Amino acid sequence: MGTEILTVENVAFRYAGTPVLRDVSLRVDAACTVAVTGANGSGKSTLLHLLAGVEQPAEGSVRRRAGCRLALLPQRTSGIDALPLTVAECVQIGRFRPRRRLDRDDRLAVGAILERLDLARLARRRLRELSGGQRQRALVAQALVQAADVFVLDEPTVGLDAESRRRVHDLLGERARAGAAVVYASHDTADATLADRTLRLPGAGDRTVADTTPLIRR
Ligand SMILES: Nc1ncnc2c1ncn2[C@@H]1O[C@H](COP(=O)(O)OP(=O)(O)OP(=O)(O)O)[C@@H](O)[C@H]1O
Repeated sequence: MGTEILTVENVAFRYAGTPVLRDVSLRVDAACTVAVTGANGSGKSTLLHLLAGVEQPAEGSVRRRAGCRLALLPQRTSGIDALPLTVAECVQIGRFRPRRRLDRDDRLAVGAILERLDLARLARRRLRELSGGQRQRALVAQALVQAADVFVLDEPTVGLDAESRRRVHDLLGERARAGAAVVYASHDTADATLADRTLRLPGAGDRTVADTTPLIRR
């Protein structure tokens, strides 16, 4: 059994009293990839927000290993377009540390991920001038360049072509093999089967929360 990084136990969540998640349990170990799947509105983004600490559960608990560094790629990222950032600057933000300049390791990490996601030739382009898929690759790069113990990624491959999806999944696998925990949301069955484990959230019309029990390993 691997090292536990994130543990979700019997979580319920409601938006203004409307239930979204009910009795969800999930354990995420180091060196493991987990796909969260389910229909539109089933609560995938909400669960990822709970994992990242952006939202708090109404019931149950979400625990992160002490000192764990978490990188989050949210689904809604339009705010960043208000800034006049280039692709390179967008990715450099992933290596930001207060009161420290980027060092050689940071620059190498940024250069490497730009290459891996076929962004090097776009490095000086403004983020808001890119195509949807190019922009998504830049935001995935910003998340994956981080020195994180756990990567929480909401629909990382949305809008990407087959080659770009393959590149992203190669990187997710590499981050896990290097010891990180990786959790990503996807509606795409092919995407989800690439993960070590899958958590399927039931749709709004379903009466029970399905398929969560096998994900708790004690
Ligand atoms: N800020 C919010 N306030 C109120 N309700 C919300 C809010 N965010 C999401 N919801 C509702 O919570 C439910 C779950 O939304 P969520 O975004 O977690 O689903 P999802 O599985 O990620 O959906 P999708 O596949 O469309 O991205 C939906 O019914 C949605 O309408």
